[in-house]
Amino acid sequence: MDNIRKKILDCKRIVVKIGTSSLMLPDDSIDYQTIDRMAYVLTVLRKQGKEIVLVSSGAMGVGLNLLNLPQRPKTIPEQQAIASVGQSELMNLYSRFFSHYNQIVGQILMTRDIVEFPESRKNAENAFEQLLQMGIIPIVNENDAVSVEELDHQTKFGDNDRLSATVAEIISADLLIMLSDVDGFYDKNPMTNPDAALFHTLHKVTDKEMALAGGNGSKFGTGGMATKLTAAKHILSNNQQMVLTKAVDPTVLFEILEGKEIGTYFVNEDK
Ligand SMILES: Nc1ncnc2c1ncn2[C@@H]1O[C@H](COP(=O)(O)OP(=O)(O)O)[C@@H](O)[C@H]1O
Ligand SMILES: N[C@@H](CCC(=O)OP(=O)(O)O)C(=O)O
Repeated sequence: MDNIRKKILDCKRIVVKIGTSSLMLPDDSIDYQTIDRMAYVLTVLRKQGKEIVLVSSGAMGVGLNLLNLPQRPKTIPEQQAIASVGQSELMNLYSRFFSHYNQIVGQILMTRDIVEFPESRKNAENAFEQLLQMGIIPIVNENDAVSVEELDHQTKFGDNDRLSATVAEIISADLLIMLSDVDGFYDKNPMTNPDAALFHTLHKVTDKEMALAGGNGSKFGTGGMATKLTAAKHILSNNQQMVLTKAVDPTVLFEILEGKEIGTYFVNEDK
């Protein structure tokens, strides 16, 4: 095992984030196999005594699929409606797949108000704590049906990379695992540069790293690499840790938690 990853072995409270690109197939249909494997792996981890929170994107992608729409519509109300349809179907899928493994899940939909108002934040914290105490896996997304950019009041997180770092902060998670369609952070976009080199460990995220991050590779996602790095920066500033890797086979979570050198590990340098 990589010595630097020893700290991962003790992680108990873990936030896992999965992006749209990992939940949808190239033909824009839903990737049921990934959802099923995620349900299996997260249930096993929970039964091993870990406390698991899943931050899942996909409301928009699943909604577009269900409504047979080829692309995201332009108006905000239309997007709200699609997310509303997609979110309930997404939760329906998770509930069904997790139930095959006898695992109960709960839904938490967040807006930025939850972090901006201390009382709301405390209420969210209580909900997470109670669910985890009851052995339930909370599944989190942004409340896309109501959180919209407004003029003088921001209710929107905008992307789930940032949301997952916020959730990790609120619940004082030991580790954030971000699952994407790329197996880590490279010195250039590996989808367009076959000679790109993977960073195995990063102790800081500065403008230099941010400049190496390109936009998103998927059709319905919003993040791209830049939002993952911003989330990593947030995690490091709270002295937390994060691993970024590929979702293609969710059993990778077992290997990450065994301390294997997978993906990019963001961790503060031991002083
Ligand atoms: N330096 C980089 N290293 C790795 N991936 C990068 C980099 N720059 C841009 N990317 C792109 O970021 C994409 C991941 O972002 P995104 O598609 O939004 O994922 P998700 O849906 O999981 O949030 C990759 O598919 C890749 O094309
Ligand atoms: N809340 C949105 C996800 C937004 C988002 O950040 O997507 P992604 O870049 O795929 O993680 C949805 O569920 O469609």
